[in-house]
Amino acid sequence: MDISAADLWKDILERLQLLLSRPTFETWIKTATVESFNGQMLTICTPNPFARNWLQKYYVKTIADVAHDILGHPIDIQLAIAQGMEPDASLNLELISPENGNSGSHGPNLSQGTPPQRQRSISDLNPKYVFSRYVVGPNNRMAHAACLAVAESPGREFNPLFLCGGVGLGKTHLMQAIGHYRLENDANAKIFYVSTEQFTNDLIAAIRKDSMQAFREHYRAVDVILVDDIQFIEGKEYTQEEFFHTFNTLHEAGKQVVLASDRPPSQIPRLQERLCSRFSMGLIADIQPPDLETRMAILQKKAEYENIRLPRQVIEYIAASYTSNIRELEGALIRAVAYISISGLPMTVENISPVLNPATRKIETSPEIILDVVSQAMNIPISDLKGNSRRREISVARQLGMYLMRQYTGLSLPKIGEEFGGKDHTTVMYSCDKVAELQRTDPEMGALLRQLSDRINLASRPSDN
Ligand SMILES: Nc1ncnc2c1ncn2[C@@H]1O[C@H](COP(=O)(O)OP(=O)(O)OP(=O)(O)O)[C@@H](O)[C@H]1O
Repeated sequence: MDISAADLWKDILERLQLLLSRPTFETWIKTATVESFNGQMLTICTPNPFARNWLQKYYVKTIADVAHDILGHPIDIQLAIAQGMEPDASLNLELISPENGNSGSHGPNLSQGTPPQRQRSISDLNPKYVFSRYVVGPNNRMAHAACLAVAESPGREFNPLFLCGGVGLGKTHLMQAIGHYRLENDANAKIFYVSTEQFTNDLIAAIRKDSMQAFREHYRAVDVILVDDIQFIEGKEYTQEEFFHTFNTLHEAGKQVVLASDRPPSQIPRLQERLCSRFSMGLIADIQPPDLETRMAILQKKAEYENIRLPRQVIEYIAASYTSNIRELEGALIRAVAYISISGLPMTVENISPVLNPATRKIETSPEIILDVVSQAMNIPISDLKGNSRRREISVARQLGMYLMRQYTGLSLPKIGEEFGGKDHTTVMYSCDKVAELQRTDPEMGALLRQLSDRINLASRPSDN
């Protein structure tokens, strides 16, 4: 079928409007324009880099599906940024999403399998991971003080320094802050930040290329080595062997070793006893999840650095909603700022709540609203949701409905079962677990849930408590 870019885009918009919630459509889709279509590739222009990343991450698949439907064959979607829209300094935050759980900010790696050729320099450290941008609270005071002491006099007091704490709590940030500090004080300092995975890859490459000598020289010619995610060394016998020797050589030469892990050495399974005891012989500094005040201070600091003015209520709202992972906390801030910047709405709690995590949003909704939203969005009659059909699209919609009802209402499993035409509570439990699992593993499911949540938010009213 021959169709112009403009006509195709018009058809796509018409369908997306029905498929997506209004805020999603207005914010992310309507602000985009079509650039070209050559029969195989549709190029869409977004107003800024943030919108491009967002569309890419959450909606490009939906757009491609709709286009496929219209044209009868699959096409590629390319997202461009409108000319003259340089990255906005105030939005120049990394795209951190709760789904991917990783900002990719752990510093670049050597390309896989390439034997290490050069000494890492300051450019390998994330420029934002400095002490001045780290907020100190009761949860991380000791770890911060230990890192500062190590940065001031490496190889002395705490060697090795072993940082441990849950995901996204600032281990990499603190560890790299040591590197920055050393380089500021001694531009010739040899600082080496490496993930355990990279150490293993370098080792494998060295074995393959018969360049172990170069590998050892490389890893042992440092003043400070910062090794991230050391828990991944578990069970890797050969890596443990080699790391043991690297560690000993550096330690004996008075060089500083800093290790970071999500758990203490004694809890890393299949870690050689001799490594476990070496990891524990300096200081083990623990980082706990931050309290509300610290989370608010982190948001405040982040906003100041990015030149964003945030009302106190907004800071409080975001800080209260995200409690255990600072990467997620930052992700929420970024989503809120992006939404406000694109929608042109004032920065208020009411305006940002629809784009934050559905599980943490405080709204008052009802089983009827949820059934209605799922039915409309997925084009399945409510009677089918309540019925017993096992057709795939119906049972998926039913499972989603049960999951959302569990998320959004205080109903018990048996009560939710009743809302779905008298299903057993074990069926409801199974459905909720299945959707939760898919949400973690399947980006499409994540995007679908986000759209359904947007609609539920739109149809419900904010709760007073
Ligand atoms: N106390 C803090 N002050 C300011 N920013 C922080 C603080 N703690 C963490 N962050 C920020 O949170 C994000 C996640 O931190 P980081 O990557 O260092 O966590 P991590 O503990 O290494 O996580 P992982 O276990 O996934 O490797 C980073 O952007 C970091 O700058």
